[in-house]
Amino acid sequence: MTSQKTTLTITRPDDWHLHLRDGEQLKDTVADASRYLGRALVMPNLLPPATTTELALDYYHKITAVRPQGSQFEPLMSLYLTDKTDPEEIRRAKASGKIVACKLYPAGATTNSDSGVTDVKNIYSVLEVMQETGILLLVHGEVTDPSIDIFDREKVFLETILPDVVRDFPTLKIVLEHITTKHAVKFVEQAGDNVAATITVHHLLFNRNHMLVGGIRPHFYCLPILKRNTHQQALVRAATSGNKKFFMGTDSAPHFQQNKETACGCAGAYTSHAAVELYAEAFEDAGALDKLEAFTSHYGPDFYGQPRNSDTITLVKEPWTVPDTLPLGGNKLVPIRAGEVISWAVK
Ligand SMILES: NC(=O)N[C@@H](CC(=O)O)C(=O)O
Ligand SMILES: [Zn+2]
Ligand SMILES: [Zn+2]
Repeated sequence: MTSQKTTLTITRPDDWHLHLRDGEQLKDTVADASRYLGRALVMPNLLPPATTTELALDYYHKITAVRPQGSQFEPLMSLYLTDKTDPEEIRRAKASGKIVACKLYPAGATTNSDSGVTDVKNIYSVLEVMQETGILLLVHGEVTDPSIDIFDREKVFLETILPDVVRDFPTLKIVLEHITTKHAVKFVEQAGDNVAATITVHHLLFNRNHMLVGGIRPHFYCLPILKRNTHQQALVRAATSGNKKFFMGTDSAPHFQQNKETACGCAGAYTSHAAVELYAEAFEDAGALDKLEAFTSHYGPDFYGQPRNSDTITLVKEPWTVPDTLPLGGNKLVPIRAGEVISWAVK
């Protein structure tokens, strides 16, 4: 009989890609995020988006105001890049001490990306200052050309857009967010040490069959869209390989139940209720539980040039059932694995 681990103590994790939204939703999303995360890199795709230091700092204070008592959860902020971002804004962002990254959304690529960048050349002067000041570039890596198949949009972005940026800004730190393909794994592996990637837990656990076979399941619909199983396997290999370029970023993205379960449902999957618990399952399935801690808790802060958290959390093998819905700003969301059992819990 093989010995099965039943407890696992790891350095406190950080989530390097998280949507907390704002308004009434914040208290619910922050409650989940602050259960055990040390830090989270908070995405700026609000309505209106957090395009300036002032807006991002205002958002920071709204988040910390609803942090549960005693929580040490620390939000790290990002700016939303547009065609009109002023390079001087980057210096203000850096000086704030709270903003560590800027987010490139190709205009129209995903949820709340309408004010995004229409041509990466439009932000070259901004990238110049980011490179100089050490602000990271986070990339939603998909093209928006309507003629490109949705399953190919990440691959084509890596072929046509990202190589120029990597070449023209050789010391800019770049995180390719929520990668979904073997092409992205290869791109990141072959790039210099200034290029890394986040991998979500839903892209490790699921492929497009989970979304489309036996009925269409809108809660699996997110962007970049789930790909075929061979890509899923490449992501699992990368996440569990011990390569420091791949680390945790859940892309947990809450949407109201009625906005997902509709004729034109929006993109985003919610995993913040069980993020590390689900990563533990994915790593255990791959026989790589020993690689979990570095992925959730070491490589992210290392890449961002931040200290690793100094305390720990403990996972226990205690199956629990995910509620069918969770509260979201007086409304409801349907989390990933709703009504199903998760085998790991965080003590
Ligand atoms: N991933 C998603 O499908 N949705 C995200 C946006 C994003 O991260 O692309 C959201 O904000 O809902
Ligand atoms: Zn995205
Ligand atoms: Zn996201």
